[in-house]
Amino acid sequence: MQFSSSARAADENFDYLFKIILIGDSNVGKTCVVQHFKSGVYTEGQQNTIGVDFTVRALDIDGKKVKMQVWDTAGQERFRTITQSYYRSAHAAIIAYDLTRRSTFESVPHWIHEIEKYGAANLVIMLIGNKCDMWEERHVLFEDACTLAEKYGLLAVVETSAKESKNIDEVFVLMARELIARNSLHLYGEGARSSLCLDSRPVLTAQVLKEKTQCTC
Ligand SMILES: Nc1nc2c(ncn2[C@@H]2O[C@H](COP(=O)(O)OP(=O)(O)OP(=O)(O)O)[C@@H](O)[C@H]2O)c(=O)[nH]1
Ligand SMILES: [Mg+2]
Repeated sequence: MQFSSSARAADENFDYLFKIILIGDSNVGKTCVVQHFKSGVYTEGQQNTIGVDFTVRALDIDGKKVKMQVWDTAGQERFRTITQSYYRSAHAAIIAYDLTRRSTFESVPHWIHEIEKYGAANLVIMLIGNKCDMWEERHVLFEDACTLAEKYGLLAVVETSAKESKNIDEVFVLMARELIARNSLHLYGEGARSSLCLDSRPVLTAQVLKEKTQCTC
């Protein structure tokens, strides 16, 4: 698959427009992650999303202006038919789980199947394990998430915290870089690549990101 004309933006205000759908079980922190990405704030006791919310933020990636349009979907079952209708026109999907709740990680294969069913072929998929500030209550090992990402050919695993501002921008920058690379090189359809794994340790994150940059050059 190659990008539709919307990815190569005709609008002179930006070079690329990417549509990202954010999915995952209810209460894993999807809305908090998006709010942090948009405005750097974290609100305790966030309301559950009803249907789909829409957020846009422009990123500067190597001098290119990239508009990231993020669809924050409701995790609750009763909104499933609404959210499914947004998969088709997305360029990429981010699946979020709560690393303190094992059941939300066990749902990840279900979310991947939803993407396969309703999304375009070869959608870029990234996995995020949110709430890494609650490391004492961790119920999902980072290594298990990496194994799952490799199994399904996902782009990356990133552990995040909307509460403590960990790795939020990194998630979207990484995704933007990957989408630009695939768009430029028409890499869709070349098969699964090995997954990139970012946990919540800042030093490792920096090293891995550097490696990733070298890999895509
Ligand atoms: N400790 C901690 N709590 C978080 C974090 N992110 C979100 N939360 C809390 O988790 C709860 C759920 O967050 P939401 O962002 O509403 O979750 P959601 O995935 O959007 O839920 P739905 O809209 O129902 O799908 C809220 O009480 C947040 O305050 C985080 O990084 N750390
Ligand atoms: Mg929400």
